[in-house]
Amino acid sequence: MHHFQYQNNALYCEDVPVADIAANLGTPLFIYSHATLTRHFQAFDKAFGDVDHIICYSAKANTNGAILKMFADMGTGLDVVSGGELHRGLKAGIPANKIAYAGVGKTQDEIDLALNSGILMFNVESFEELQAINARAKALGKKAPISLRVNPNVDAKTHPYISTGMKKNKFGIAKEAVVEAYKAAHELDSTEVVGIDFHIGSQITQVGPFVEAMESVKSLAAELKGMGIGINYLDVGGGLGINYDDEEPPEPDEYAKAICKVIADFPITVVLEPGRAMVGNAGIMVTRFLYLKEGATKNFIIVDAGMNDLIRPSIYGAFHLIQPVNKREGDPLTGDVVGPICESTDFLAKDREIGAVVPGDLLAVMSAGAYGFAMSSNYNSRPRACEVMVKGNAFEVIRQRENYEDLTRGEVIPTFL
Ligand SMILES: Cc1ncc(COP(=O)(O)O)c(C=O)c1O
Ligand SMILES: N[C@@H](CCCC[NH3+])C(=O)O
Repeated sequence: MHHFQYQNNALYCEDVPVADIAANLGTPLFIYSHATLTRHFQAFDKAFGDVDHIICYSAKANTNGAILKMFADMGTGLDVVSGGELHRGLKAGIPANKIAYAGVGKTQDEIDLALNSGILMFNVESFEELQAINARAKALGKKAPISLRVNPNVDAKTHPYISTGMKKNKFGIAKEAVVEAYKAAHELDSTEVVGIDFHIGSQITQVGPFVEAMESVKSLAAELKGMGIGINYLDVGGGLGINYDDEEPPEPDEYAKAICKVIADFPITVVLEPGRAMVGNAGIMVTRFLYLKEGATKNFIIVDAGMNDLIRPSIYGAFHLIQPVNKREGDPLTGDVVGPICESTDFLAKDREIGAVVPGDLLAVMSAGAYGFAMSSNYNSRPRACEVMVKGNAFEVIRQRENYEDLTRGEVIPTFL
């Protein structure tokens, strides 16, 4: 059951016509379905129902406080990569002891915040970071719970820019070096080894790479056990892909089965960090078709959302289905769907047929719930879009559209000027 669907040629989110929301709040606009978000959480939770598990939703995919609060109410933890995400998570009511903290460049202030909050674990990405965390824990009179992020050198078979588990990537500790790092961690007096972690990439559409990574960390866990280093948590990262176009990613069930099979004889709590799979298809971006510019070689379908609102097509060549919010009769239009930003990389689609549309029509950019608003910016001094949650026949603004005053907030003219 899809919560974005057409009824009499009008696109609905749950029971609300998308056009009604846009008429009220303007464009560009992000709309999320409460029912889809709930369903995605439940699918993961049920899929891993037979093993001890914690779903640490990956905040980076969508950090809106209302979404974090929804997940907190459902009992999720959080995967964070910055002090800012940690702050947002705590503010939304995620219990600190369900928060895992990854990232290669944790600063002293961030480490202190995490230690003082009492997080579940630091996912440590280098030997140097391990020393830094130990030093801060010692200074604060605490013991830092840590797991080491292993770089298993597995090809996630995804876009190279979002692949993280290969030797050439900056992430994690090479598997050849990780036993030494565990030994060091075990001997440090202000860290406590609690887990193993990996995250091999994002938008992964087959189970093979996950299984390969699992096999590798499982043998590591066994080796560590033999050395008297116990592991409570196995953090399998995120990365499960979604359907944008014609991909057929595994369902959470199939993913869970593949992962759990590897650890069937290994009593351990599985930590999951899904981001995209939780929110990606729970959101759309709505934009208005402003002008049709008939260029020398192609049409430019100029819309009021740009790469500052949704950057994925520009930086990964990512595909997002674009369709009319209200379907009309007529010949379909083909062209580049472009925004108002002064960059040639400012496009939402290239040479795309988007149905019968005329200037003034609304377009829905599908699957925009993950890495949409979260990666948006004020480039070209464009206020950031509004975000809305739909539940049944009701909708509510969960982040107001920025205004021009917001753009200069915090700016100061130095007194010496
Ligand atoms: C450490 C870590 N965990 C989880 C995620 C979430 O990934 P995804 O949105 O692909 O599930 C990411 C992003 O790729 C990540 O870097
Ligand atoms: N931001 C990327 C995914 C990277 C995930 C973060 N490690 C995307 O939009 O697909």
